[in-house]
Amino acid sequence: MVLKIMSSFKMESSEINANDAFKIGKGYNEMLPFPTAINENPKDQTSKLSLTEKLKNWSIQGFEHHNIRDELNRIMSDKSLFHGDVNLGKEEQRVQTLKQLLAIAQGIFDKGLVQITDLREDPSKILAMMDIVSQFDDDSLMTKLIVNNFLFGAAVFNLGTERHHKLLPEIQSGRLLGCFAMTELGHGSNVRSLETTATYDPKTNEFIINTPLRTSTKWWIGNAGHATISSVFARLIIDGKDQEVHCFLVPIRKSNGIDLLPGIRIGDVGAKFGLNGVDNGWIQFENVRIPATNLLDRFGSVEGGVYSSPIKSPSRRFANILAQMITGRITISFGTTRTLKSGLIIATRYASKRLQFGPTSTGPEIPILSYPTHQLTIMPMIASAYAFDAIKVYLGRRFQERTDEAEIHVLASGLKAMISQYTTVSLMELRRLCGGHGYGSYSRYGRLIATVDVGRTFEGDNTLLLQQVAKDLLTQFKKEYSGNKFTGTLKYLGKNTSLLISGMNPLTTMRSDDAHLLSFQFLLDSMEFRSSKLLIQSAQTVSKNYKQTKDSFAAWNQSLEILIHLAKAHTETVIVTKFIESINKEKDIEVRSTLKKLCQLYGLYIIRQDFEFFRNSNYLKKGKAKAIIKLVGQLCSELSQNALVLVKGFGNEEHLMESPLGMEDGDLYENICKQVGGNFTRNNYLNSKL
Ligand SMILES: Cc1cc2nc3c(=O)[nH]c(=O)nc-3n(C[C@H](O)[C@H](O)[C@H](O)COP(=O)(O)OP(=O)(O)OC[C@H]3O[C@@H](n4cnc5c(N)ncnc54)[C@H](O)[C@@H]3O)c2cc1C
Repeated sequence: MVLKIMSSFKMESSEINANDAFKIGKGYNEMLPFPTAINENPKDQTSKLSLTEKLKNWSIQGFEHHNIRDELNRIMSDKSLFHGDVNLGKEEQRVQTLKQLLAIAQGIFDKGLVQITDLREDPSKILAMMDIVSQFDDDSLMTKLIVNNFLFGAAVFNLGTERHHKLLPEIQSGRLLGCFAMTELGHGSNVRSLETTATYDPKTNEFIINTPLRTSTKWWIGNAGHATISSVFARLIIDGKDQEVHCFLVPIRKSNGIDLLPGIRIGDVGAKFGLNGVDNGWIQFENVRIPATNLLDRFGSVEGGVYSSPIKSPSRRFANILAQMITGRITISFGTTRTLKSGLIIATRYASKRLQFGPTSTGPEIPILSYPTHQLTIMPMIASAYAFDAIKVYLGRRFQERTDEAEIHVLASGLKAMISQYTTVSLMELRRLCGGHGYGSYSRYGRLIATVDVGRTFEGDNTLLLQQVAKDLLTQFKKEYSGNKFTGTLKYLGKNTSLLISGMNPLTTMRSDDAHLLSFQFLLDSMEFRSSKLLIQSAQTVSKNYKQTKDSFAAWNQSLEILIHLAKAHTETVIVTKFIESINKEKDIEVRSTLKKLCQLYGLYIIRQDFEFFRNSNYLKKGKAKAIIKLVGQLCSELSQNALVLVKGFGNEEHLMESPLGMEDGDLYENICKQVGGNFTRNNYLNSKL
């Protein structure tokens, strides 16, 4: 095993030679409890490389667009502009990110490779583009691109009508930089309670935009330092009546991009944990007049001084407005999976090169990847990254087809919440697996963690997104309950009703043989049972709390714990289901057998993480739980033998890795020293002492 890990890496002559490695490998192999490889017929390194190619192709099905990827790689290989210099100050970073955005605007959008209109025409092009951009060391670029093109640009495209669409070529080319001003100092998640006002003036056919209170100040607004125009979410007031929140185009700077327009105040919200290349700011409006045509009027318009909307219910209208902004959420799931992969590549390559301790105090040491504690941490994460790929491919396809907006909404919300949370926690662990080297800025973990952490908050706070998933499931449950015929997302409930009533067969709860536990059927049954039970329990809990409180808001809040559990369980059920479907469809035997093991590990690991539920529900007897723990360990050990191949199969672009711990050449210590280099700069204190 050690040989396999090490032979994929270039040897360092100063430490150990290939013969020594072989000796270590042989010696350690004898200690390994489960020395089997993924491939039934282990082949040489060349065939493994082709496996990585095949895995890479599998993970981007439906959004390949090699022309877009190649062009982006060409643009981003200019290291004078696209480099992750950790020593740049905030202002320099912001200028650099702007230049990077403009390079992509000109190289990709101006050439017509991707368009904002692809949001509807061909979203797979946008996903392919983001799949490369999200691998760049500094996610400020990805965030700024999303803000300009897929929040501001998407607002113009999705909330506006034809007269607004003529701005799209200017926006995507970077000639018209815009920001997306939704959040306020006093309100983030509760967008329906925003306070900024847009009051209609019938005399001039204009709206007057105002920030009535300090708490109404637009806050966190990305691109606020560079934008000349903003899509502002404000309450539409007409004839003294509040028609609730709509979106307006409000110019904020003169065309020179520097001077503010009258009535506009803008400031910097300052340095952040990460993403310091993004110019997040605050904006206030004082009697700023805009033509009535600047209302993005797809869902509500003012003609001849009269307000009208194709959607009568204000809450449904508002939900429709927000639903249009789903692209950001989807790209976060895609981008965050890439971040998880970057973290995994670094930790795995590092762990295969880092030697600590050995069987004897004087003899050779072994790679830290050989330790079961390491394997138990890394391998379920690698399996998760592949599971996320499977569901991403499915989500991408559904987003492309757009046949069931409700399903896309639930899936995109659940996945964004689950993947960003999982990745944030995982990266902390991966950093720890790299020891002190992980803590150095040069490891890249600091930047990865800071980036992914905010993904839990923006584009919808995770707890609120999971509540939306739970709410949708309960609504569907209520609708289909009377007919006892569950369809679509809730099909699994139909299969489980008798089980939930009569309870589990005691023989099944005890069955602990490998064939049973490793079968896809067991994994699916477990996931579906858990979701079904939690759905019914959630409905009962909300109903019981309502009976007690007679207040639906209070009843919902008192049920939050189980509702969040339900949303997570449901999302994991969909992930496992789609992962299995994808594997069953896979024709290549090598890919299928590799993914099968990863899926077994992913499924069993989820069950292991939620033992409390499964044991309390009498789904698993003690012996079965113990057998699962043992199998998880075995799978981790087996899969770790091919860990380097598996992370190479992620298909991350090597030229965007930017961490000396995770470079493919394996010159670990030389790369670290090269990157750190230099001497201490003498500071004033030292100078004064000398
Ligand atoms: C770096 C960065 C960039 C951003 N860029 C932009 C931008 O360009 N444009 C823009 O408009 N906005 C932007 N935002 C704002 C972002 O969208 C909001 O921060 C986000 O929507 C969350 O809102 P909040 O910060 O007000 O959190 P809150 O809504 O105040 O949430 C705080 C906490 O309370 C919890 N909570 C709130 N309500 C409930 C509830 N009902 N049930 C249970 N728990 C609850 C949340 O889970 C969370 O843990 C950005 C934010 C950041 C950090």
